[in-house]
Amino acid sequence: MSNSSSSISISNVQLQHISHLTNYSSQIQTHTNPLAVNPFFRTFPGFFLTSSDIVLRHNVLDLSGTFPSPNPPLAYHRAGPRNQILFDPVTVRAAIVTCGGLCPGMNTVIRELVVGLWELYGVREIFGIKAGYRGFYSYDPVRLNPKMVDDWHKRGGTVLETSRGGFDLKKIVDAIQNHGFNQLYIIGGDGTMRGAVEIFEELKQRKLYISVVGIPKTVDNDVGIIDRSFGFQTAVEMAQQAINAAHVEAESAVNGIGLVKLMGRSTGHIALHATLSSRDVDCCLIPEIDFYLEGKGGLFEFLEDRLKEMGHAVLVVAEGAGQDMIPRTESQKTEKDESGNPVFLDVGGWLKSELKNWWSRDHPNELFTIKYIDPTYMIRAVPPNATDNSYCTLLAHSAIHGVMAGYTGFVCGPINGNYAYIPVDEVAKAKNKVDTRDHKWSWVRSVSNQPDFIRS
Ligand SMILES: Nc1ncnc2c1ncn2[C@@H]1O[C@H](COP(=O)(O)OP(=O)(O)OP(=O)(O)O)[C@@H](O)[C@H]1O
Ligand SMILES: O=P(O)(O)OC[C@H]1O[C@](O)(CO)[C@@H](O)[C@@H]1O
Ligand SMILES: [Mg+2]
Repeated sequence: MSNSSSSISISNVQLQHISHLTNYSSQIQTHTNPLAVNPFFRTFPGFFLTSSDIVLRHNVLDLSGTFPSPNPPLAYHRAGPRNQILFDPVTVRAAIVTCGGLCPGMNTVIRELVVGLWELYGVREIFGIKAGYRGFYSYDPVRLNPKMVDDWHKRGGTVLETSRGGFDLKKIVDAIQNHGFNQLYIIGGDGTMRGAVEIFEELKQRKLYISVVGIPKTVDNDVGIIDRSFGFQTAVEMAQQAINAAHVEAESAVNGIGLVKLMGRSTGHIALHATLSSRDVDCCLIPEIDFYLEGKGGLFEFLEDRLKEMGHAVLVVAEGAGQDMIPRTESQKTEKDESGNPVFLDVGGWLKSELKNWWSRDHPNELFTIKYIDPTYMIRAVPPNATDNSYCTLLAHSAIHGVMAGYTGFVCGPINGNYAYIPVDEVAKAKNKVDTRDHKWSWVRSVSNQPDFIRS
């Protein structure tokens, strides 16, 4: 919706370009969006968005000019239905694939893609690709319809199944071409988005009239630019249950320590948010912060003080934290999963044994209990909570509207609460790490009283 009275115009923002199928094809015939005549939609003025509807990347500014912000400000196209669409719904053959690890809400996204394509646009040829990227060339696509997916939003995991590895660009794109797919909905994390970039580039090379959208999924919340990934809130909520149990065990013992390991390969968002909301955590260890055990300012000294003061302590550790401190064999040093991600050793198990050794060395005659809880897969294998469920629906609808309008090579996601279309290569490169210099980290420090782990 354009607003002639606004003082900001397209010339004073840096609008991130989204590719459109008309850039690569001579096909330019458009169709009126069926939503315009759908009795369930009262298409008020401004209902349909245009290319001048934008979302600003940063909405916090320091008018004194001391806060670095891009000039002109970065902006993205706003997600939503367009009045004219490029795909005639009867010609659409859509494929949906889920890749990488599980995340609460994957089934909801699939469900809403199927129901949205079917009900909003009248698409009838919708297919699920089994078991991740390899499924394009290894299995027959599964035909999907609203009846089939009706209760999928209540189920954890992905009914389509997922996998790591198996990314063979030529085989994948050949299969896409052979199956006659012209819309690809790719649900996955950072690795999946890097794969989507390659698929998008290859489709352009081959001048194929196929639109690709990435729907960012990652329980670790490590995908950048977007506000947060779907399923993250659900995972944090589940993590609370483990922390509560660790707290109960710890406070019911003499010198009790409750230790919880949470997911977070290279980012500590789950551990951080679970710590912030729990109030029971004394120390939160994340990959973004180096820590040490012995000596002044170390973890042992901190825990010793906490046990003296409170009688118990709760530790939360993200799986990727402290990995360089854990002794490992030569083969463990280079071990990778099928997607090329490093395989981590169990930081929780290692920490538990280090803590036990420390206590029996320094306090041989005093009682001590450590209870280690590893809820790893429990926090991501559950169905999404209400907020994540609605979020998944909006993501699916945003993706469909963009694809039907002819956009391609993009990702949809919320930026400061508004849904936007972001170039997929930008998302594939952007890593969302915990910023240990910002206010949120100071908040953790104030909630937990943990040390800085800076050696004096
Ligand atoms: N650089 C890349 N180029 C092409 N494909 C990739 C690349 N990195 C990963 N992939 C493929 O993307 C898929 C998913 O990758 P990965 O297993 O790393 O999970 P992810 O998408 O990062 O999700 P998560 O980390 O949340 O589980 C795999 O099939 C993998 O082969
Ligand atoms: O055992 P899997 O399925 O490879 O998944 C484990 C990884 O997946 C994630 O959940 C998401 O990347 C990480 O937190 C974790 O390291
Ligand atoms: Mg990943």
